[in-house]
Amino acid sequence: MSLLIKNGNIVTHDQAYRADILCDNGVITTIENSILETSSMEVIDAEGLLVMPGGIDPHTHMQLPFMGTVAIDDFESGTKAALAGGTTTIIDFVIPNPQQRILDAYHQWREWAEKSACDYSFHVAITWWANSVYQDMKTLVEQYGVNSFKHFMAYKNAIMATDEMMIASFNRCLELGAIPTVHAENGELVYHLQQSLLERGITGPEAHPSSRPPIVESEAANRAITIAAAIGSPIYIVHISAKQTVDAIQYAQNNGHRVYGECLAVHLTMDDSVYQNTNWEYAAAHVMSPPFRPKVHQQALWNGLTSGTLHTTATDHCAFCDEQKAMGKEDFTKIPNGVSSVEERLTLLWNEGVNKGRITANEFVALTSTNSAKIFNIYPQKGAIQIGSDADFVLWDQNRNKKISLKTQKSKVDFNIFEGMKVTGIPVCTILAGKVAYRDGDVIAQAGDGRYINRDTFAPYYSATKLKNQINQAKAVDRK
Ligand SMILES: NC(=O)NCCC(=O)O
Ligand SMILES: [Zn+2]
Ligand SMILES: [Zn+2]
Repeated sequence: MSLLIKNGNIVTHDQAYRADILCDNGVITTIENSILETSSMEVIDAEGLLVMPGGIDPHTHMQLPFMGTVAIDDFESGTKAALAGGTTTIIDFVIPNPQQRILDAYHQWREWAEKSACDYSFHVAITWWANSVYQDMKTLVEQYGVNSFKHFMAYKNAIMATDEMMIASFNRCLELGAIPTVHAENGELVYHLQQSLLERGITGPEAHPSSRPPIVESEAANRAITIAAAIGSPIYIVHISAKQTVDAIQYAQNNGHRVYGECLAVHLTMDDSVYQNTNWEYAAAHVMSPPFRPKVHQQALWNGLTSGTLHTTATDHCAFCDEQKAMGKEDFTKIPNGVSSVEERLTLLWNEGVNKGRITANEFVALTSTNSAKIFNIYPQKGAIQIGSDADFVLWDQNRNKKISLKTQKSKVDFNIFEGMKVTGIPVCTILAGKVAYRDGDVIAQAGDGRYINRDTFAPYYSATKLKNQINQAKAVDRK
């Protein structure tokens, strides 16, 4: 059956206009002032609503085995929560154990993700280096639609990538037309600071931010940018939380380097006072890396988004229950790192961004959807409202209020870090591939409704990268 969205105000990253949209077989087939409805069409009246491209969350961890446990939201509950929040595509992470074939890990994650209710794709983490990794990266790119590889510069003695590994992997990314991404924190320093805090008897969650101060992040970001710049590769830095990192990225961009930056809805809206709470469970529920920062960093992140230094917003959704967090009761370094927000990202961005005059509605679309689609090369299939684009939409009521609560959330986690927060501007209906997936509090999409999204290599920015590298290539002096 076709789907007709009537009377909506379409908002994309660069336009706002009133029109009807007809969708057939999961894609947009017609956009016109007025489309006549027929009996073969399901009709949605979007009068008074904004019709925007479905959100793309470029950073989630559903069902992640991590720090001795497994994230509580699996690909079904996590993607249903995403749809309830207006997100129609997630890019999750395959994180192989060191020494595990990265191709084997990829197949494992694909199997887990079959029950996704929204569309999904994968970044693959490089957690070790060997000839098989070099070979498998090519297979992943050529046969499985992967065009981004992740490097964790933190998590020493687990999945940390060394400089040597990053140099090898960034080079391989450049050959393959994929984009390297990094979790930027100096893992050696984090480890050192953690041990010294424990030695001083500071074992609670309040020690977490002290073990990961802003300079630990900005040093690593600088180092990753330097490696990428020396190799001539673009780079994407995930979950930037500190002003110093925004400054480092801006400096690199001003010096001609192609650096993309992501920040999280939680870092934009929450500060580090949560770690001082005397209730251990409350403070531990907020342990994630990088940690929440003093308010001055939040403003720097917003400034980074409005100035164009930062490009995307994500969640890093990685949900752990009280019982799981309690694994670190005696030692904060054992508290599983991660918080949940896949359902709240869009409404937080609207409430704190559009409603406070920090960003426009068009910028909201760019930051929640289009820019990710462009960087990870799925634009205009995703992130756009154009003929031929996937019929993924969020229908937005900018005047409707909601109180965020554990009671109404779709995530399985037993704590909501935004409990009681009042927001204005919420998704009332989410459409995935031309079908209503969420409406007025109910997720209609089923496990398995989401499709795997292949992502081609050599995103458009790569043509400039290749040409620049060719022009700047070192040449031998002929001394014959
Ligand atoms: N962010 C976090 O604390 N947990 C998930 C893993 C990661 O992204 O570092
Ligand atoms: Zn991370
Ligand atoms: Zn993450």
